[in-house]
Amino acid sequence: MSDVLDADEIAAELPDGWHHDADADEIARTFEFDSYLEGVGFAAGAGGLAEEAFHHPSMTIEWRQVEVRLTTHDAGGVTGKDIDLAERLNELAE
Ligand SMILES: C[C@H](O)[C@H](O)[C@H]1CNC2=NC(N)=NC(=O)C2=N1
Repeated sequence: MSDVLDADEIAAELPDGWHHDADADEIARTFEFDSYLEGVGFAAGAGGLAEEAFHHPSMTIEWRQVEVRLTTHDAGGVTGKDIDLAERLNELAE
């Protein structure tokens, strides 16, 4: 079981571009792209990383942007699993 991080720990570990939605108990980032299909491709790649980690984000694909939201349902809050996947998603988007 992963340990839930408190707000200070989340703030200290948040990868670039991500913010802590304390009300939703999630971390989130909206990735922006030059085209809708680039966003779709990113989401597909993110799905692959999610399956690899067996840790799955919520993703909303919109015009030239994808909002990604992460929390660890099994733990009831944000854990290191969310931070780790967020970092990998940042690398994917580079
Ligand atoms: C049974 C449970 O759903 C699985 O262990 C995995 C699947 N993907 C998951 N994804 C996320 N975001 N949180 C989880 O707790 C989680 N659990």
